[in-house]
Amino acid sequence: MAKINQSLGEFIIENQGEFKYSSGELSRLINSIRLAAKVVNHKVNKAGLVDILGTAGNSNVQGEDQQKLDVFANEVFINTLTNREIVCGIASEEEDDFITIKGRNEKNDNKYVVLMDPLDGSSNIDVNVSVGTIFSIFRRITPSGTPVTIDDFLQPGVNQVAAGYIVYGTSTMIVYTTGHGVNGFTLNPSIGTYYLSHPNMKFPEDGHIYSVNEGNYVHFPQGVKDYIKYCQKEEDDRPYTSRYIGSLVSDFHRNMIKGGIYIYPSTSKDPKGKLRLLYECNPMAMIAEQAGGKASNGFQRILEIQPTTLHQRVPFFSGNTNMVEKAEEFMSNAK
Ligand SMILES: O=P(O)(O)OC[C@H]1O[C@](O)(COP(=O)(O)O)[C@@H](O)[C@@H]1O
Ligand SMILES: [Mg+2]
Ligand SMILES: [Mg+2]
Repeated sequence: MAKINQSLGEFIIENQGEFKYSSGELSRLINSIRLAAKVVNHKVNKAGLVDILGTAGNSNVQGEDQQKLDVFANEVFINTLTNREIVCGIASEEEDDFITIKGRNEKNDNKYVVLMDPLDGSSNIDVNVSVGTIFSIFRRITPSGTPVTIDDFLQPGVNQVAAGYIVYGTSTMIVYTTGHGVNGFTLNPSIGTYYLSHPNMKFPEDGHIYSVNEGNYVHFPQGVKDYIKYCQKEEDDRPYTSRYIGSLVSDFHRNMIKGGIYIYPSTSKDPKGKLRLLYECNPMAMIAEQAGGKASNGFQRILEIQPTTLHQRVPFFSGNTNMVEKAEEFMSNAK
């Protein structure tokens, strides 16, 4: 764990946990994400003081108004990943198509692709509520030395070599997995280092929080309506507590610490759901499973869904295994 080096008065952070299992290149890639997160964190913390609030005046491929912080975070992560010479391609919520990175020697021989939601929880930016960043990392599947193709990005979530999120909250944390458990690091902004504050994160045995935007209740599928009524019924360990922050990263992170289920179902407004499979649901699903939880679309394991398009949306149920399975039961019974 951390050791205090009296002469430097600094924490010497031993990168335990994640680096034991990841290759040098993957470690360097994750380090570049940690660096970019520090830059975004610096801006998020000043959002009210510098001109970073409000909309950027254009919309993204999703048809959503891009917030200035969406655009800023997108640029920081793309520039950092490009300059670090480790990725051969990047896909982002804020980019219509994927970006090909040739590499310094123009040989297209970098090994990894990154898919990301550079700023998650955009509706919370202007109201000073926590937001996040989500990332997903795959090894390319097309031949090295050739430009990446869409196939490198449309891989099922089970192929991810790493996945994680940053939550810019009361503290800034980066939480990620390389397939051998989940580790959480808290940023010490005064010296710019990350401290392994949450080693080997696991969902608690049980959860008593359900997190869903109940304002959409009338538009929910019957199975979700039935599950919400189940959560609210006075019986056994219920009623559960309802908590909804409105940023996936924050709602998911709270559930990992306290136990709970997060649901963004299909609605009549968003028949496929709102969350994107490739750079929101897949990475969060890998973390959920690595932390002993579960993630599905209400019927099928998220990580086994074969993607068809870069920005496709899926319904998303994730959290404590027993809670997700109970919700799936209501979904199946309502079919
Ligand atoms: O406001 P709604 O419809 O409840 O949606 C909230 C969800 O939308 C999101 O903000 C979508 O993510 P982006 O902000 O990255 O577009 C999630 O973070 C959040 O869980
Ligand atoms: Mg998002
Ligand atoms: Mg976003």
